[in-house]
Amino acid sequence: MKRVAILGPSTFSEEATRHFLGEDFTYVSYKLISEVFNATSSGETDLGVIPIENTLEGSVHLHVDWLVHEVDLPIRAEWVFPIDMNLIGFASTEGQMDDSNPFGYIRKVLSHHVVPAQCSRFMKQYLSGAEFEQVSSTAEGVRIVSSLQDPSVAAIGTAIASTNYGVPMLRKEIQDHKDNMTRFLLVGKEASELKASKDMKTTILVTLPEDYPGALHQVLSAFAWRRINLSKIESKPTKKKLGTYYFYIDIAGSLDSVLLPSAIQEIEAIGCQVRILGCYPSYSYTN
Ligand SMILES: O=C(O)C(=O)C[C@]1(C(=O)O)C=C[C@@H](O)C=C1
Repeated sequence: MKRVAILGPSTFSEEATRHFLGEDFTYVSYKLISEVFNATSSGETDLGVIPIENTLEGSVHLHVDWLVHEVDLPIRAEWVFPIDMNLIGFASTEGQMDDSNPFGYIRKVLSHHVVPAQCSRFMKQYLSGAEFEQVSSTAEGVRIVSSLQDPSVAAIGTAIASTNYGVPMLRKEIQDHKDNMTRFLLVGKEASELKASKDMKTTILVTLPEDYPGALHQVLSAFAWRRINLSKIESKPTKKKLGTYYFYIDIAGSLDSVLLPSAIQEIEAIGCQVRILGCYPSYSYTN
């Protein structure tokens, strides 16, 4: 069975991956996302799962940076998964006595760094007196809360972490939007057999030539006149020289099509450097 590195256990990454890949894989949990990348890169695992973007928070920049700068791991698939955030901790009699805020006794909240942006309304209303402390995953926060057994420290994470670590769920579904979704990437050196998808995507990185006014316009028009749809374009610092950027571009379409390779050739011809991060099937969420 193929080995798949995930941030885990009891994380959203694990929930999302089990839902998507099923039980025909061996899941190997790592505490840090850097360990997920390194395990996949060194061959300790065949594949790795990376949360890359969230409806409310946008790109997870740290993970994009790893994908672009630290490893050479092609993207093999992407899928989206609904994310229901839950407040997990121990109840306190102090909370039962406070009508204005049942969670006013919580002084510290532990979770992954992307979480406050996904639960900002709830946190503003009920947890404004609590300090937020970033930990390596949502499940790690729940694990720490379980070991402390202190009602003043709570976590935000998955329902499965609440069950597995024996810490009660204080409030379900505290995310700002009920349609909160995270996009996950499957990365790995070797292609894998996956279920078929009618949607293919290609992700490229484009570095513009220096001193070429209008280069970005030319890049966009190479796609536009071929009616190739770009689903995302983000500029990121190259990290080599201040003020220099590359563009991270998600394209709806496959490199096997006639038009996309010619669009890429056209932008290379004006002096752009193009790196292909992957051409892969894209899956929307199905129950
Ligand atoms: O900490 C977790 O539970 C994760 O799987 C990581 C992660 C992320 O990095 O975006 C995954 C999905 C949610 O958006 C929140 C956190």
